[in-house]
Amino acid sequence: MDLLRIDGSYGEGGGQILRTALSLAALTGTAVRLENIRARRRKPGLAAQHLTAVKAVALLCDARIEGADLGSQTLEFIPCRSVRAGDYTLDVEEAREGGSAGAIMLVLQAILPPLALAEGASTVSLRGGTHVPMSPPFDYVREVWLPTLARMGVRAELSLIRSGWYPIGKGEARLTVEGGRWPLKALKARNRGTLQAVTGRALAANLPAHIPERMAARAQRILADAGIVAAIEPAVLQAACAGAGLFLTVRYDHCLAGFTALGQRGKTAERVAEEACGALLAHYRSGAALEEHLADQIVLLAALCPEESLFSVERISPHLTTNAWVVERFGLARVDIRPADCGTGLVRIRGNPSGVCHAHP
Ligand SMILES: Nc1ncnc2c1ncn2[C@@H]1O[C@H](COP(=O)(O)OP(=O)(O)OP(=O)(O)O)[C@@H](O)[C@H]1O
Repeated sequence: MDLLRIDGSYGEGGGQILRTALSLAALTGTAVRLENIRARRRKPGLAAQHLTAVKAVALLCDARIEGADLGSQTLEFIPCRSVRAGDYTLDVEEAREGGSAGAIMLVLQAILPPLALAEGASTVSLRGGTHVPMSPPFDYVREVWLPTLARMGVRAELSLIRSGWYPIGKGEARLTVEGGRWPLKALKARNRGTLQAVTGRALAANLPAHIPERMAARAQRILADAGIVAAIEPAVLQAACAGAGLFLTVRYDHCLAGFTALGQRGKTAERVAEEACGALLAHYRSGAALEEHLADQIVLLAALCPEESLFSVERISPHLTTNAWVVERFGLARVDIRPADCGTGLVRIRGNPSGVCHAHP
């Protein structure tokens, strides 16, 4: 059998190459062989979060898998049927004995595109880290990523049962997906329009209430000095271990943008606020529509649209160019990424989703 070979050391060389390839393999019924998985990471190969994503996507399409072990740098993934909607429970702790704060929002990103297009409704219970470094936090997925996908036709809702922070995790989120959303609509956000609102949550788990209150107060002051009114809610949550962070959402006429900073021991609440607001203001001043994270996380969905998507982005990141390369390897889209004014970029994605398959055996 011919397997599509994907080199996991390409470009960014991280876990996203794997997740995008898994989603697209399930959506198109393509058998894939991934090599050099996460070759550019300090500890290459499959970590708990990635292994959970492999097994989850395999469940959706009854895939035969080889190399699905912690640390594995090679994986063969052979879908045996079209994606099946249903009720699923996924727990990153099952991938690693002794627990893991693996990012369940990244696992969610691998399974949502196939479930959104599959016939029928699904519910997914996900357990692990919900607000952990180097990944989209729950707030970002609920406030920015899913509403952007909703504009493209995806119908999904996400709720937080319990937050999970680094290093213990043990959070839980529940996803419901409507399914049958074919064809998707293209994303048009060359210009973002005017700023409508800035909202946010300042969260602390198992920590005193003054921490989120100080994060919220400092953030509101910084944004007010820049002429931006923000409504930021402080809240204290219970979790398996302590954690804190500030999660900001900006609504423009034609797009959404999200900015995060997480707390850590020795970092003041005010520093957390300065970090998140610094990122927000850098994007605001760039004039671009999408921030860098949303851009790389939208490429896969845009590749599934029969019409052309077009958006400006604050910065052309290695995650963006690498994800573009993966969808092109599947022959699903032509992605044109061009530098534009003052370090921003313009992205054009011409989807060719004829390969998306609902009918393989
Ligand atoms: N603060 C953030 N807000 C939103 N998205 C984020 C944030 N930080 C990281 N991301 C997203 O998380 C993803 C991380 O992908 P990456 O390829 O780095 O893989 P990974 O599986 O996290 O693991 P690794 O980097 O260890 O391989 C990217 O899509 C990136 O845009």
